[in-house]
Amino acid sequence: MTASTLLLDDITLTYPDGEGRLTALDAVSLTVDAGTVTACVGPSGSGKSSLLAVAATLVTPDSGRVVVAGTDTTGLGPAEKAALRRTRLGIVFQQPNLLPSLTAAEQLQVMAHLAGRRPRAARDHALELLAAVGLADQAHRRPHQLSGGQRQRVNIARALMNEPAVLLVDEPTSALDHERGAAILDLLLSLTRDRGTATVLVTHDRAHLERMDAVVTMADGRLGAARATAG
Ligand SMILES: Nc1ncnc2c1ncn2[C@@H]1O[C@H](COP(=O)(O)OP(=O)(O)OP(=O)(O)O)[C@@H](O)[C@H]1O
Repeated sequence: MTASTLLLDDITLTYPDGEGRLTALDAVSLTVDAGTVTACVGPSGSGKSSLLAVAATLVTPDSGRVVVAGTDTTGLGPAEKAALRRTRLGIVFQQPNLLPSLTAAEQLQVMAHLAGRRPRAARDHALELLAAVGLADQAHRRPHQLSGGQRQRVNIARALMNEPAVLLVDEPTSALDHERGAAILDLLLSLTRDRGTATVLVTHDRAHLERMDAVVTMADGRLGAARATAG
């Protein structure tokens, strides 16, 4: 068994930059245990999105290892990584990217369909998850009939549809006011505890960080000042 559900081990990532290379992630190591939330904060351009993209196996680092739920992704090909993303990783992007013509329940059912699950079970699971994010009576609504906060809840529920081991969340509160942002963070904490995901939350927002299990700070591609907040 693995001690940590998400392990980033000595990750370096560079991008082409004129004639040289820009180091976006510089020897970054991070472990996140099941059922805990690690918040990653840092200024614009410090490497937070790069960290999430590497953890999501969407970007391959120059060096270092990404281990997701015990699977070392280093040698995996594109199809294997895509399969891992479908089954073990939940990704919540900043923009919900919901499909305009589908109801909230259908947004979730699509994920199950892509993973080859049976429609009836998928519908029940979608309704259960929508209830868990506080949208039990909004399941039939389409995105334009939902508020920004409700759309973000659908986005989170959708990421949980295939019961991921690792949940990666990018700036979930950026489009929301303080109160709604706090409610989304509460929701992410309770879902993480209930479903046992290893959750990484990238945010500019330093409010409410004291409730997270750990806080790490990115600066110029380096991860520093890790602070465990839970006993
Ligand atoms: N595809 C790319 N090609 C070249 N450089 C990139 C690319 N993506 C990001 N960068 C650079 O890498 C560095 C880290 O960017 P990244 O997007 O990870 O930062 P961030 O902390 O997420 O910023 P923000 O909070 O503004 O989203 C920045 O200097 C950025 O300009």
